[in-house]
Amino acid sequence: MFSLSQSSFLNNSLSGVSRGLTRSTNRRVTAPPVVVCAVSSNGRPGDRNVSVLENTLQEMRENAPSSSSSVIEKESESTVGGGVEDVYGEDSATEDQYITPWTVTVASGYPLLRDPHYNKGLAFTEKERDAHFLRGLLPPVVISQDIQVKKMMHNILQYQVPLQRYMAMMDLQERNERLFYKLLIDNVEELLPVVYTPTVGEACQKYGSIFRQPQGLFISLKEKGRILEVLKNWPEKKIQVIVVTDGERILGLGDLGCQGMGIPVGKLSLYSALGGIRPSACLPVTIDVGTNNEQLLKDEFYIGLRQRRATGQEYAELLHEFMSAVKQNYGEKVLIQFEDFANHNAFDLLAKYGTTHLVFNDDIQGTASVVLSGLMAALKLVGGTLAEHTFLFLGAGEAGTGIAELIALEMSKQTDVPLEEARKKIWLVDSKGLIVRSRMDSLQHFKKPWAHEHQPVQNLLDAVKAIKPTVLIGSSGAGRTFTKEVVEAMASLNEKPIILALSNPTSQSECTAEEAYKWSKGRAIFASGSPFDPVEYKGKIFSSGQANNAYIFPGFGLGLIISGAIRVHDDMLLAASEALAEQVTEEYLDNGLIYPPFANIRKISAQIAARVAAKAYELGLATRLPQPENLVSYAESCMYSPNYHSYR
Ligand SMILES: O=C([O-])CC(=O)C(=O)O
Ligand SMILES: [Mg+2]
Repeated sequence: MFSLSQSSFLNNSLSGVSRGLTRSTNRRVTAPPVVVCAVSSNGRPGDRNVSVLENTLQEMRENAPSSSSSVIEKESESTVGGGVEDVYGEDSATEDQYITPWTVTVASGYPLLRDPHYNKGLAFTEKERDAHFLRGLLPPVVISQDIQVKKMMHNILQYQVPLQRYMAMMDLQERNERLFYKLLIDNVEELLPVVYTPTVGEACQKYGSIFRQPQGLFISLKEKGRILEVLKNWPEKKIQVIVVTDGERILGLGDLGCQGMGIPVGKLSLYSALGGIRPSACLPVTIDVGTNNEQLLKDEFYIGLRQRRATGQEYAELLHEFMSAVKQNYGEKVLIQFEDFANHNAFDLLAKYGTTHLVFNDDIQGTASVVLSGLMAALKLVGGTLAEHTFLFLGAGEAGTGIAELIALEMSKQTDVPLEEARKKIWLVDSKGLIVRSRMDSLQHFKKPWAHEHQPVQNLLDAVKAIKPTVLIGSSGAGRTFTKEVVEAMASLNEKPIILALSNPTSQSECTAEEAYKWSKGRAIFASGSPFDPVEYKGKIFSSGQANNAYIFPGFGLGLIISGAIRVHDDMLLAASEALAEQVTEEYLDNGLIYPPFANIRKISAQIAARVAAKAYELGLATRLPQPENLVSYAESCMYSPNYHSYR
C-alpha cells in the first residue's frame, strides 16, 4: 500500500484541505494540492486518484465542519478538531439509507491548471511544473504574481464597457482565485466599481445573457424539503459567512429574481478582499421563489423559476427550512447576511431569526452603521452634537428606518434621553409625503416610530422647508429626487448642508456629486452610495466619499468570526461606526471627505473587527476564549492573503 512518506503526505494534504488556514505566505504547502470531492461530480479521468485510507477518512471527519468553525478554534483545538463528527452520515446511516461517497484526489497536471483554487497559471515554477506534471501544458516562461497582476490590470483597463470589465473579473475569479483577489486588493479603488456597485447592478439585470459559469448556490422552490441535501452539494464544508438574497429588491433596481445572485457573489468577494475572510469559507446563496418582474418572466435567457413570487406561508416555510438547514450543517457561528430583500420580508426575517441565529441585515444595519460613521465625521466639520442636528430622510424602507434608528440610539446614549425622545429629531418622507401622526393607521409597522406630530406635507421640497433639516439623507432607491430646488433649499438653511445620496447604483442616486456641489455653491458636505469622480467647481476640486456599507460589513463580519460571536447586537454596530469614523483624519476632513479612501480598507477592516470583537466580549456574546490581548493585530493575523503558496 502506501509508504510512510506517502501516508504522511496524505495526512498533510488533508489538513491542507482547509486552505485558508495557512497564514504564512512563504510557507510551503501541501503538494500536490488536494481536492476533496464527491466522486460523482469531480472524479474526472486524469485526476491521479489516491485510494482512500481509513485513517485519512477519519481525519477528514475530524476536520469536517462542526459548530466550531472559527479560524481560531481550528488552530487552538487542532488536537480536538471539534470532536469526531459523522458529518456526512456514513457512520450512522443504515444500509438502506443514502450517503455521500467522498474521496480524496490529488490534483495535478491538466486538472490542476483548471482548478481555480490552486491554479497559478504562468507563475508555476520550473520545479512545480516537474513535480506536478505540468511540463508542456504551459508555455516556457515563468512570471511572478506581481507581473500577472500588472498584465491583468492592463487587460481590464482596455475594456471601455464596464460590463466587459465585470465579465473579465468574473472569468478570472473562476480561473485563478488568488490572482483575482490579489488584483482586487492591490487595485481596490479602481476595481470596486467593477465587481461591486454600480457595475454589479447592470450585471444582475443582464445576468441571464452573460451567464457562463454558475457561481454560488441556487435554492429554489423546487428544492423544498431538500435544502440540507443541497447545502451538502456545495464543495466547501467549512463555511463562516453566507450572504443570501431572494432577489426582490436588488440595489435600487427592484425585483431581479434569481439574477440577484450577482449581489451575494459581489458582497462575498468584498468579504475576502476587504475583510480577509477566506474565499473558501464564503457561500453566496440565492433563494428563488419566483419573480414579479414581467420583463424577466418573458426573457428567454432568464435563469430563474418562471413563475410569480411565492408569498405568505409558502415563502416563510422555504426560508425557515433554509435557516434551519444552515444551522444544522454549519453550526451556530456561521454568519448569515441578509441582502437586498424587499422591506416587507427584511424586517420580519431579521426580527424572527435575530434571537436564534447569527444574522445581520446589511441594508438595515450595515448601511445604518456606515452612515452614522459618516455623520460622526461630518460633525467635526459642521460642529454640534448629533442631538443638535435635525435629520430628514427621503425613503422610509430598510436603509432609511435602519439609519434613523441607529442615529436615535446613539443620540439617546450620548444625551441620556429616552429613545422615543431622540427619534423626534428625525423625520422621514415616503412616497406619500412626510410621515406624520395622522397617517399612523395606514403605516407599515417599521414606519410607525417615525410618525411625529405635524401637519401633513406632500413632497420633499415642502418637507425641507417645514422641517429645516441640517442633514438630508436619500434612501428611497429612486434617482434624481434631490432636485435643484431641494439642494438650494438645504443650502439656504445651512452654511454647510450635509447631503447623502445613498441609493444605488449610480442611476438611482438621488443626485450626482456635481449637482450637489454646484447647486449648493460648493458648500455641501456630500457622500453617495455609488462612487462619483471628483468634481471641479469654480476652480476647486471636490472629492466625495462613498457612503456604502462596503466599509462596514467585511470588518464587522471579521470581528464576529474572530470572537466566535453567536449573536449580533446593536452596540456592535455603534462600535463599528466609531471605529470607521476614527479613520477619517484631519487631512481627509479638510478635503470635505467624511470617509477614508478605500485604498486602506484592510487596515480599516482590522480596526472595525477589533472593536466589534471587543464589544462581543464585553457583552458576553463571544465564544472564542480567552480573549486575545491585542485584537487589532489578532484580526490582522487572521486575514486571508491572496499570495501564492509554493507547492512541494
Ligand atoms: O450593494 C450596495 O452597493 C449597497 C447596498 O447594500 C444596497 O444598495 O443595497
Ligand atoms: Mg444591499
